[in-house]
Amino acid sequence: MTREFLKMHGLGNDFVVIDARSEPYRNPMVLGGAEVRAIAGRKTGVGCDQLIILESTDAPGADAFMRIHNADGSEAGACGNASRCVGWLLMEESGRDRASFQTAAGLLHATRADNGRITVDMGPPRLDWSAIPLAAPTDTLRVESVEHGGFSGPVAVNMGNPHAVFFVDDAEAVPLAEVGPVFETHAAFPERSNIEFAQVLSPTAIRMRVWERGAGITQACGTGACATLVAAARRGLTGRKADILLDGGTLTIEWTADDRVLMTGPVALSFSGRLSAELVSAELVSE
Ligand SMILES: N[C@H](CCC[C@H](N)C(=O)O)C(=O)O
Repeated sequence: MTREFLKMHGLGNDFVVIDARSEPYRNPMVLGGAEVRAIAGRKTGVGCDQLIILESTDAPGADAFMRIHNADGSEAGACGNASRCVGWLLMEESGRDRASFQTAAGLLHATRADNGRITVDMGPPRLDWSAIPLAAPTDTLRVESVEHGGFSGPVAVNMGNPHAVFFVDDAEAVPLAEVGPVFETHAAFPERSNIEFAQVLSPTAIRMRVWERGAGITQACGTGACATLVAAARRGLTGRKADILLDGGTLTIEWTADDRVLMTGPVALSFSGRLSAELVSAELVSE
């Protein structure tokens, strides 16, 4: 059985999107994530940071359920860049200027912004240690127990998924490929964590690089940009609205007075295609 997909990205954070609303897609976790890893493979698969599966839902007000799998096969509760892509797809489909969809982290609302950009209300940040989650009661404004390679004391924020934001003087100088995996799997994070290194450029601009849980270095991370703004505002380093300058481009993040985090940025549809039966056959995915 073959399967259609769309290849999309948000600032180079790229996705394979499968619309399973009318034809359910076998749950990738049936194969322990091996099917996801096959699809995400940059050599023998389509290649992506995350696989996104749109499922039908009876959740009130939701046009779909968005399921998120990282390239390593793990499932995630939120994906900001993919949320903009899904919001755009649903709005293109309906002809409306807004769309709502359910995720593991709750109901998200997307609207059209200027210059073809999309805004998604990513909901409130979760700031308590148990909501990140962390392994022990800790002040999430500075998690002292997390240190390696001269970096320590990140701010922990959950945006539907866990983030640890380190503030540094020079983001370009961070040996991300070396320290990223160490922090992703640090014992302080029982569900692992996405890792951000942020350099505050001004009260309204932050340069940020990211090591994503389950995907490694990506060109951009929407929830990571949200977490970075919240962390900077909590530390008093910026206001509650700033541009986050990522490798792939800029996202505008606002933490509103009523505790919602709004993320605005571009979306892109690269191509469509069909997954071959071989790509997800037992032989290829068995490991
Ligand atoms: N790696 C993340 C999921 C994708 C997040 C990112 N692509 C975004 O745009 O928010 C996690 O395991 O929580």
